[in-house]
Amino acid sequence: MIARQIVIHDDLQATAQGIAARLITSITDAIAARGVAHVVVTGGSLGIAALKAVAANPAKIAVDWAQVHFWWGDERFVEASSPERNAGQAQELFDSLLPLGLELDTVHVMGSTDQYATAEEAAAAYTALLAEEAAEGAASPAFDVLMLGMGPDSHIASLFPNHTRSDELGAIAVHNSPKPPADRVSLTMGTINTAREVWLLVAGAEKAPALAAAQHEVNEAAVPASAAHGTEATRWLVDRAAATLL
Ligand SMILES: O=C1O[C@H](COP(=O)(O)O)[C@@H](O)[C@H](O)[C@H]1O
Repeated sequence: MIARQIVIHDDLQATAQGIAARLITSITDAIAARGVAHVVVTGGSLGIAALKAVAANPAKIAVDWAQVHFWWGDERFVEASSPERNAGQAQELFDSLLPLGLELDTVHVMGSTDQYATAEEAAAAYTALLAEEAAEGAASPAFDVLMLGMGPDSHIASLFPNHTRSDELGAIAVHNSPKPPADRVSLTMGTINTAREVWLLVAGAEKAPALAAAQHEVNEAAVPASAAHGTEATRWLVDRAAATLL
């Protein structure tokens, strides 16, 4: 049975702090159990605030960061130096963990326009990287925690309502994204749903209707967030403003 939980915090900052504390504990537990932790991080307002909260949390010294792999749920297919890049916005966290053992070759960033001519090529390269780090017969590593921000339209990663879908495992190219920039790379829903725990991070009153719709019924096409789940647990980590319609 998959545990399903909704945790409501006071505001975005409190939610970010709660996620950071939970993430540090989950990574510590994963390393104790399996010797390694695979974590998928997300961009977005709360996703980046949560990563900054990890960087600022003194308990981060309790983690053996040399055993941690970071992956991305999605990325904007633009220049590596663009402020639009999720990876660039999270650099503060990775920099703060380097003195604590994190190795840059276990921070698996999705490709940019500096490296690949098309988003398809960048997606194919990420799919291959996921397979390289996977156990035999699997398409991706066993993610311990996979975090997803959610947009007011209920999109997660770069999977938008009634937009690009794929039944394949791995990463796909997304074009004509309703939210700029237009070209992106995203994990597929099938890959997202292989994670042990999926955490959906939601803050802000403008997201209240989408949060309520995602709890109502599973409808992957119209409400992508409703279809994301972990194999062991699905946690909605939200603030009070987003929770007003629950
Ligand atoms: O474009 C994206 O948007 C979502 C949500 O962003 P938010 O600012 O509304 O929280 C994010 O999770 C995703 O990674 C990003 O590429």
